[in-house]
Parts: sequence; C-alpha cells; structure tokens
Amino acid sequence: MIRIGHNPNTNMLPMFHFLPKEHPLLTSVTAEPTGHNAMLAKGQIDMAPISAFSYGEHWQDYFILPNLSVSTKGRVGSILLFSKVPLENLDGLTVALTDMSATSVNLTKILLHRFYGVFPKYVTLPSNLSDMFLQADAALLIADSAIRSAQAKPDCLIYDLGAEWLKQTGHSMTYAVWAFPKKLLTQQAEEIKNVYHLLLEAKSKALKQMEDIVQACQVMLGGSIDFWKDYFTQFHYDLDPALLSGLHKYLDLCYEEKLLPSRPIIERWPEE
Ligand SMILES: C=C(O[C@@H]1C=C(C(=O)O)C=C[C@H]1O)C(=O)O
Repeated sequence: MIRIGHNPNTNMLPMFHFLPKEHPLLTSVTAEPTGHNAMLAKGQIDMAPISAFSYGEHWQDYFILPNLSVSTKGRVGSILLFSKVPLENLDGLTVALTDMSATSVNLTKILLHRFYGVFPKYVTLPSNLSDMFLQADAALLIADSAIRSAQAKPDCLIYDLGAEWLKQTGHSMTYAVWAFPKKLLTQQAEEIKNVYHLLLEAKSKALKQMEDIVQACQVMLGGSIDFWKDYFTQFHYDLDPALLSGLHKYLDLCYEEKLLPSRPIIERWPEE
C-alpha cells in the first residue's frame, strides 16, 4: 500500500480527477503543498506532488517520478504576487508569503532579489489577501486562493510569477514534482511502479477529457468555461527535457541565492 498526497486545488485536477482516492494499491492524504512537503520528509506519506523547492531540499533522499510535474512555459494564472506598488519599489517594504507554498515563495525571492534588486521584509501568513494587505505591501498567493482573489478584482497590481520567470530567464517553470524517498525502493519498488502507472493513466485520461476537468473547476470555483479552458492551456503535467532544464535553472538559482544549502542533482526513477 502506497500512501500518496492528494492536492485539492484545481491546478492538480488533471492528476487527481480520474485517480481513485482509495484503491487496493493506494490510500491518499489531502493537504496543501507545504503539508505534503512536511509529511513526505517525516515519512508520514510515501509519495506526493511536492513543491519543486522541497525536492531541492531533499534531493539526496528522494527520487522524482519521470514524466510528471506541474509546470508552465510562461504565465500560470495561479501563482500571483498582488502588490500595492510596482515590484521595483518593494525594497525595504513588507511582502506577505502564503504558508501553502515552498516553490513560489522562493521564486518570489529569486525574482525580487536577483532580477529586480529589491530586498523586502517577509512575513508568512495564511492565504487571505485582505488580511495580508493589513500587514504587508505585497502578498503572494498560489492555487485556488490566488484564482479566487484575482476573480474579486482587487485594487492593486497583479504579477504572474510564471510570466515573470519566463521574461527574466527564458525558461519554463516547474512548481511541483512527484517524489518519493529512495529508501522505499528496498521494500516497495514494485508497488511504487504500479502506483506510478496509475498516475500516468489518470493523467492521460484527464488530458483526453479536459471538458470534464473544466466542468469540475467551474463547480468548485465558478468562472466561465472559457476562463478554465484558458487556464489549462498554460499547464504541462509531463517533465520533458525542456521542462527539466527550467527545473534545473530554478534549483540552481535557489542554490546561488543561498535559499538551498546544496546544488541539487535531479535523479528520476524508474529510468526511462
Ligand atoms: C501552479 C501551482 O503550483 C503549485 C505550487 C506549489 C508551490 O508553490 O510550492 C506546489 C505545488 C503546485 O501544485 C499553483 O498552486 O497554482
């Protein structure tokens, strides 16, 4: 039995909509990305779509599952920095960071420090834009809370960090990878492989039936069918060589900006 992390946000529906929540091979635990990052590190789950940054913290201990990720080439629509002032004016001001994210939190720091040359103060807060704005001049939200907050058309600037990353580096951005601890291979290699195949099947079914996914999103968050169709045109759920080089770039810059203690070497299992 493999215990997997289930992420309930719309960006993950193409992975989870057709994946059984309970199955003879797997059981699942629902949480936001930071919850899964911590649970995987503590051995409370066996496999999850964790933050790419969390993979960077544990790369010596984890393998990545090939052909799976949550990535975009450019705009993402749900990794949004809401700001009262232009980004270049954030030096010395306060930026509130959602407590749900590890990748986007560090993406924000890379973009602000390295590319905009500004060094704000940071506070980590629950994902509520009006509360964040009480304490901060800008606020990072991800996933459905970012979409909901943007739908409410707040009176501020909104920066899409997938678009900013592409503009600054020319690379795609990978937000999540599916990872599991290497040590599970001694006992559970066959089970991991079988669950990996269930994941590939669930994804491939969803990508062929995006109308179902779009409809499910509309039920969850409202918005028009066209909005959701457009949202999903940005996403890639595989991890081809071009996406991998974006992931490398992100992890390298995390290391160079001293956000990670070592420079990760990406290892995938099973070998393709
Ligand atoms: C695209 C998204 O990617 C998510 C962002 C994550 C992070 O910032 O750590 C983790 C998992 C991804 O599913 C999103 O939530 O909107």
